[in-house]
Amino acid sequence: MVLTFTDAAVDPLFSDLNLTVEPGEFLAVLGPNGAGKSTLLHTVTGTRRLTRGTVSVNARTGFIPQQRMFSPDLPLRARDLVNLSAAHGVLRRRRARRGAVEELLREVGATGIADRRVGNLSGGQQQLVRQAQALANDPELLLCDEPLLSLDMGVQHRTVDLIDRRRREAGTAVVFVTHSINPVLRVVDRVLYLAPYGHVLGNVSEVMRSETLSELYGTRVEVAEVNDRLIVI
Ligand SMILES: Nc1ncnc2c1ncn2[C@@H]1O[C@H](COP(=O)(O)OP(=O)(O)OP(=O)(O)O)[C@@H](O)[C@H]1O
Repeated sequence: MVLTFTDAAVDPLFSDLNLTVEPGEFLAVLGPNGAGKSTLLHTVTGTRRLTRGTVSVNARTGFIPQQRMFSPDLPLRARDLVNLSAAHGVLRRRRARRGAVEELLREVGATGIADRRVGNLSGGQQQLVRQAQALANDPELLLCDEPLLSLDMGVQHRTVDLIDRRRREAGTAVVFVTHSINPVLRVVDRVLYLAPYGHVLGNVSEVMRSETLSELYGTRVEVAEVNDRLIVI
């Protein structure tokens, strides 16, 4: 296993969370605004504490944070930031492998913006730089906090393909916070749904059901399937 939560709780957001993520697994985390999806990821990175229980991480971890713009004054190009991540920060004499930065930027489709200052890039372009940074240390566990925000449909599709390929080829486990299941429906193994009246964990057909979500929201919720897409009403 790469990640295990045991009887984990962050009051008042979630409690009694028991979850093991295996190498190569794709777990989607869904739920309404403020349910605690980002908080869950932050307990893995160590920036938030659990109120109870334990979280155990046994993997090199990459993190694509929720959309946060770089300062327009940051005097760094896209390639500089990715280079710092590939060299594990600013430790003396650490250098990224030759060609590694180019490879990473090419992998995420950001070759054309390598020499631009990050603060001047568009929101979507900055998001691609974040992707390249997260992949730079060859993660065994990839935490993604709404990584599709600001990306157009084509780039969303390519991003999901990229992450899916990595977990298939390199066995990278993926915990993917998203507001909509649809962009990842074709790749997801399990869903963790966090909601006001508890959480549920299972495969898509177990979790994305009217009865299950109605219980979690404490009110009638309908899940409808339209043209292979799931719509929660
Ligand atoms: N460091 C913190 N300390 C205390 N409370 C926090 C902290 N960070 C976030 N919160 C609160 O915890 C709750 C859950 O926030 P979180 O960002 O985890 O939700 P989310 O499910 O990711 O929501 P969204 O879909 O809107 O991004 C919110 O009410 C938020 O204000």
